[in-house]
Amino acid sequence: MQISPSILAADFANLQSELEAIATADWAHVDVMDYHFVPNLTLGLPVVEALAAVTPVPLDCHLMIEDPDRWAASYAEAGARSVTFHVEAATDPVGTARAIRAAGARAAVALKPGTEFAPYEHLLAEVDMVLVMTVEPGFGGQSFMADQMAKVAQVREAVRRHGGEIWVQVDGGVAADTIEQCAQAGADVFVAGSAVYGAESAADAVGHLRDLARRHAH
Ligand SMILES: O=C(CO)[C@@H](O)[C@H](O)COP(=O)(O)O
Ligand SMILES: [Fe+2]
Repeated sequence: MQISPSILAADFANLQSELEAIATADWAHVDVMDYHFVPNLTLGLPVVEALAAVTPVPLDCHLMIEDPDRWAASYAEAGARSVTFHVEAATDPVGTARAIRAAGARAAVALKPGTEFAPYEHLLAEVDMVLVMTVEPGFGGQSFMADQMAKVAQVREAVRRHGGEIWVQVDGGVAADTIEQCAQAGADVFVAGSAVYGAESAADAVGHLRDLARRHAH
């Protein structure tokens, strides 16, 4: 059960100290948006490289960009330890996952809420994690979509059949009142932005979310 706080909800003027505030987390989730795949713009390679040099926890990069086939491996080279790209944007997901791994990072694929998992099940042979989005990608602070739990369970079951250590991540609206159903459905990596950085103590929020997830492990 791993917690990956999203720095999208952090103070962008103080990212180094915001990363230090979540030093007890398992990952730091970095949302990369390009104004094309999603209607928002955040940060790119130079910032990821700078964060990788100072972060106390490994970077979990979530690419919400067009043409990830071209860019994904560069995020691994920039220092991200996990790189997730959207299947909706990739034309060669197998090649892209292999390039990420060849650059030394874990590779993962993400599915938007409207995207079925079945057509992509074969990708389990190429990835270390599947991200099931529980909001429409683009912004933090949105409402959790409980209807995605069926997909989480479906991915978990496919991973069980496939074998190996493939993680199932959820991202969007994950908080103390929604994390239990995610854990019960089979998720084991939990992204939380507002629930961590909006709390009085980010470290306490990380610990609390981890406890809740552990108690409701699949
Ligand atoms: O990828 C995204 C949004 O597109 C997320 O990583 C959000 O940053 C999560 O924020 P909260 O919903 O937890 O506030
Ligand atoms: Fe994300």
